[in-house]
Amino acid sequence: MGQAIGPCADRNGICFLNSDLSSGGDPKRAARAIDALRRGWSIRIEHEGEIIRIAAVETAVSVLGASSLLLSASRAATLKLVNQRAAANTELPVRIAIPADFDIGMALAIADPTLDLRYPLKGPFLAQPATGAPACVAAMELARLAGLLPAFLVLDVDLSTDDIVVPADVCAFDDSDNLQIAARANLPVAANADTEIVAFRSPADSTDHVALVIGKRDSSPPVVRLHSECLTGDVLGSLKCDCGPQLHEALHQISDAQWGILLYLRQEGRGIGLINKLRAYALQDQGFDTVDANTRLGFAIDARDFSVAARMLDLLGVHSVRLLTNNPEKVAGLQAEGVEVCERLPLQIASNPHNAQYLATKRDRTGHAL
Ligand SMILES: Nc1nc2c(ncn2[C@@H]2O[C@H](COP(=O)(O)OP(=O)(O)OP(=O)(O)O)[C@@H](O)[C@H]2O)c(=O)[nH]1
Ligand SMILES: [Zn+2]
Repeated sequence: MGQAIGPCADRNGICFLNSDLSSGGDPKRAARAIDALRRGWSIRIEHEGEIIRIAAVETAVSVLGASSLLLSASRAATLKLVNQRAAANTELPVRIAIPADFDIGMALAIADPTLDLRYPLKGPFLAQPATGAPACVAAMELARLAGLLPAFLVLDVDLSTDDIVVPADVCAFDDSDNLQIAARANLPVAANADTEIVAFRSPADSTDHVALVIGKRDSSPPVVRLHSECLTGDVLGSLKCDCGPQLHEALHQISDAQWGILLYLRQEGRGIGLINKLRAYALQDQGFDTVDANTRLGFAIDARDFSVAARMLDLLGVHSVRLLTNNPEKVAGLQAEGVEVCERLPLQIASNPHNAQYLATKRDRTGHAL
């Protein structure tokens, strides 16, 4: 199976660089940094006394004050940085000196793989010696959380009052420990009128997940489906994936069982967000499969973390489930969080000419039982 290059191969890349970083962070600072990056404002990341000041290439208005570019390891590999192996650990984000006549258009062409066919002649670029790895990995994770391309202008550090963040803040950001039930109400749905919707909120993260509790609860393990959001498939009827039909089939299968729960997880694009997923689609239009498209953008093949699903089930008082999925990572992810998966139930959907390749890639490269 192909693997993403670098710490992005694991969505908790920052935390595995140094396990001390995974506790004690302040999610508020990460939230402010994410907001600033989306608005095109610079932020500072501090680690052990060293500070880097960065702005996202995608939202920056100018390259004024930029001294280098910070790119994901996989983007650096695509750009064929001649000395990457010597100058930097190939697993880590890479800094390159900014080329002559540099402007924001050129920065975007370097940052965005979907523009490679339009601007094929870039470089040669040289990787700079690696420094400040935890801060650089934290920057990559902030880009994912902000739904931005993982590419930054590294700016001169000045006396600015930019928001400051430390890697541990980023680790703390989507921690589901403090998730709570915020609202619940009856919601008759087409598959079953006897359904309740339960909404969850975490003070750390602005994403609201929901559960549909279907049918009459009893003491048997419920049929449970973890469904990750797919705007294009769930709402717009996209034929490129199997999400929409899987969502409806799951609701019917749960309804046919005694009782069950559908968790609708706001993990669009397997955790990279809508805009980056659409960039992955643009790369698929150029011939890359779903796995290589994610990697080429600089993200993990699958950036989801199912601990939030385990916490939702816990809040619903469910500790043992019959899981509707073809994805072994979902089974392992729930079990790792202490949920007993007493049975895996397949969820097979007939393919169409537009998603046959996508389904084959799931089977051949990400281990789905299809
Ligand atoms: N990055 C990316 N995400 C995609 C692509 N196609 C679909 N998705 C996302 O993939 C997710 C599909 O999730 P699920 O159906 O819950 O999970 P699964 O991994 O297919 O596993 P199953 O339980 O077997 O269906 C959704 O978040 C979609 O938005 C793609 O080409 N690229
Ligand atoms: Zn989909």
